[in-house]
Amino acid sequence: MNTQSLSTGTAWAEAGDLRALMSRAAQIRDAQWGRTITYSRKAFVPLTNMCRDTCGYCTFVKHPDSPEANIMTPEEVLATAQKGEQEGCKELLFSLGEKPELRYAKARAGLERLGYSRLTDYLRDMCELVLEETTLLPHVNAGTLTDDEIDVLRPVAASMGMMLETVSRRLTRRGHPHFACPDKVPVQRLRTLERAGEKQVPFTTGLLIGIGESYAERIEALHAINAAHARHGHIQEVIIQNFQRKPDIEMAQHPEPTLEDMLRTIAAARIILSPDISLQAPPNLSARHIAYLEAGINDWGGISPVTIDFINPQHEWPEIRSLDRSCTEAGFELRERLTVYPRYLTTETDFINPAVLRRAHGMAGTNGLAREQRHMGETA
Ligand SMILES: O=c1nc2n(C[C@H](O)[C@H](O)[C@H](O)CO)c3cc(O)ccc3cc-2c(=O)[nH]1
Ligand SMILES: C[C@H]1O[C@@H](n2cnc3c(N)ncnc32)[C@H](O)[C@@H]1O
Ligand code: MET
Ligand code: SF4
Repeated sequence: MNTQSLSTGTAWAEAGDLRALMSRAAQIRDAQWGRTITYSRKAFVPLTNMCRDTCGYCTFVKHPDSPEANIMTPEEVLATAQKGEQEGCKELLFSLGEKPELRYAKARAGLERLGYSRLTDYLRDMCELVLEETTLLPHVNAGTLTDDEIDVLRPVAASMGMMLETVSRRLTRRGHPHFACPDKVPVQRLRTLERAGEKQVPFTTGLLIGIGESYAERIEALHAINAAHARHGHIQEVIIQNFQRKPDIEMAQHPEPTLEDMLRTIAAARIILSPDISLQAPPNLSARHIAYLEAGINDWGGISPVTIDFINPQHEWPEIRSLDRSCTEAGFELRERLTVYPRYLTTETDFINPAVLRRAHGMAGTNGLAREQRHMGETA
């Protein structure tokens, strides 16, 4: 079977020989990305855990009446950013709940105390604060965004992201994880993906695996991402993330996806997606993550020496040194990257604003990233 026929049907990916699929995917990865596996040294800022959505898999979200509901103050944001800076981080990841002010009076009151009526405006100013007071590059993961919200954030964010999660409308029905989650309606997610492309924002997206979607729906989602990238060229990376079961979520009884499920989906993603899209899977959500390398990933995403994974807090980051060792043992070289990928770091496209570009180039020049960033720029 050639690549063309591999990427059109779905039966091959669901039932075909897993080893053959993985080896085809690894070949594509090797040709485009070589044997270098990247990660971004980041600090994580959960700006607020209040959210108008209530995804069945999420432990991050807290109801405004909960004592744990929170909006971080500028001082707290800065303290985390400075700690990250001291530990050599180059990315500041903002990950947060979506539009809580549209649903909860307490969220509105909390924002008002900080001097804002809209969370996105506060997020914008916190990105600016990080740019002004530290050397870090902000990456914004704030879910669905309107045209206006992208315009507001674009000048202060090096890159942005939003997991597509799934294209399954079935999962928005009662009894399913996206029931009554306005920001998880697939058409809204797809619109954000499209808008980010129209506005030329280097963008991260991905699939959440094992929340009740079918294999065919995963393939459909990968094709949708790839089609948006074909129109706009903005998808810098796709994350294949495995659902984690926790006792305190609606999906406490839902099975986690198996390793084989992950390997099959990662390999299918590598075969379907344009080779220049980086393929990422997290190292902290499976003890057997090294196996992902054989299925075609080239990136581990953000790893933090200073903050926990607030979305999956029970899963510790691997030590960068021990991840380095296991990559080497598997025949790969671990390298640090910036939040924004090399091919967007040029004035020849409209992808990045000059202030962020200067800072990114400064980083590449001062910390030994320059050679591989340039090298990756050539091959990407
Ligand atoms: O620590 C995490 N980082 C997450 N990240 C961060 C990501 O690993 C890096 O920030 C990007 O690779 C940019 O360097 C996300 C970023 C997005 O744009 C969209 C979704 C995610 C999801 C996670 C996540 O669950 N945990
Ligand atoms: C930031 C991203 O974190 C992912 N996310 C949210 N909850 C979980 C979970 N229980 N397991 C794995 N990933 C999760 C979603 O895909 C979201 O978009
Ligand atoms: N709320 C956003 C989303 O689901 C980002 C963080 S999820 C914990 O996409
Ligand atoms: S996954 Fe994101 S959108 Fe869903 S409830 Fe959690 S914070 Fe809100």
